Amino acid sequence: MPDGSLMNTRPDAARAPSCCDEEAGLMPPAEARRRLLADAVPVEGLPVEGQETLALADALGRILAEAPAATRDLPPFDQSAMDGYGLAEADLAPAAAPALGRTITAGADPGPAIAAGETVRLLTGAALPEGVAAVVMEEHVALRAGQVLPRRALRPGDNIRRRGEDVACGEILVAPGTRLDARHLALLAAAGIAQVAVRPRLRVAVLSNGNELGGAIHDSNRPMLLALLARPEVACTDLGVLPDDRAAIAAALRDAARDHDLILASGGVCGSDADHLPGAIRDAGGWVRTLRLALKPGKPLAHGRIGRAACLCLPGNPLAALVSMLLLGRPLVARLAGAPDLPMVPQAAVAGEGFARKPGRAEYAPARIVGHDAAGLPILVREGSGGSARLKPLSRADGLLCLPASCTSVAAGDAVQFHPFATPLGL
Ligand SMILES: Nc1nc2c(c(=O)[nH]1)N[C@H]1C(S)=C(S)[C@@H](COP(=O)(O)OP(=O)(O)OC[C@H]3O[C@@H](n4cnc5c(N)ncnc54)[C@H](O)[C@@H]3O)O[C@H]1N2
Ligand code: MOO
Repeated sequence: MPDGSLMNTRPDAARAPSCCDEEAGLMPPAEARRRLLADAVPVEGLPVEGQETLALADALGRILAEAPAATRDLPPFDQSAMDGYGLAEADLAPAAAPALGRTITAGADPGPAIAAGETVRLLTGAALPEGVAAVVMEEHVALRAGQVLPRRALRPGDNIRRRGEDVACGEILVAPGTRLDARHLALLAAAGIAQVAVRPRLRVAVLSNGNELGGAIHDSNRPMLLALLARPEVACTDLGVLPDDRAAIAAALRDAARDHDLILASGGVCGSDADHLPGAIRDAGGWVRTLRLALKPGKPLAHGRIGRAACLCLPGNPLAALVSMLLLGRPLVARLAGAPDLPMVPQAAVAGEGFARKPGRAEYAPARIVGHDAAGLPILVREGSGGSARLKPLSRADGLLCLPASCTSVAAGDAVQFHPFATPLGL
């Protein structure tokens, strides 16, 4: 969330009007997030039901349920870290000229021990025979008449990977609750772990609400939300579009609550005559809390529960649905799935344009990178005019410019905060 730490509130901020009446009493997004997560059944407290055992190849992105322990040391034996020559301790002195013996490749039996005055050629990863105290890299020796003449002094252990120096047998390899990515799969594979126990997928039912959808207005929120939820630890059910009919919505919610952990809706939360979702949650036997957030876009929001299923109702305007999903929906999904939260940590950026704004709500605006300043920070301009019903600016943006609620104006060159859509490493 923007906290203003990087944002230059303009010097005239003190003279600017404070939040207008319409904005009074709005809840800061961080507080809404805290409440949402507090109401989510703490994952730690849940029995690990329906835990699955998967082959490593199928476990990418899943949340580890049980801690696998190493059944062997890694590396499993002392080995050479370089292509070079293995020297006995007595031959580490500068004038040594041991006789060259056999070659040991990676995967080969190391054979008998070497004695003082003997050396073996070792390829990277080759197991060391007894007696090798250090390995000299091949580019650091001269070869003469069957002898190896190291050109630099060596210390015992140089260029040797010791058995167990990476992982000791019995050590926990990956903590439960970890989202398994490429790094963890590599470690588990190296340790000879072929299967892992993972948490069950979080079952999420996604629906849209509004009589206009499917007529002149196409539903854009559902494909967007389903795409945001297309993650290995989540299994989505698409409930389609529900009409503005409270009884029909309540019936669908009651049904969905039986076999889902989360019901995610958009539209129909604002509180007008045609906004039926909160009432339908109550009719379905659940409880619901409607919130008005100090967030632009994303002011209306409702959350609650029907039986064991959490309910989150996002605003209907598509940009508002996206911002609310990123700020509040994703942490909730992570909490319910037993996954680590993916904190939204903003990057430092520079405003490429000046503008005034009404304070009172933290703002997330689609923005494009138009260059970089001397320090390498991205220079941003807003894309589009800020309407939360508009999707084209969003599709052309590089990320979201975020402004704290207190900000009244921005000048070109001001420090600002930015959430890029593309993450650099993407593990
Ligand atoms: N008198 C007030 N009116 C509105 C307020 C307000 O405070 N007072 N808030 C505005 C804000 S901010 C938002 S956001 C919207 C949210 O309203 P709802 O969540 O109840 O959403 P709807 O009224 O159903 O729809 C709003 C808008 O979004 C379109 N929409 C809805 N669902 C979809 C979808 N799945 N795909 C594409 N577009 C969708 C819908 O057609 C409306 O145009 O309320 C403002 N009004
Ligand atoms: O905040 Mo509404 O959520 O601006 O579109």
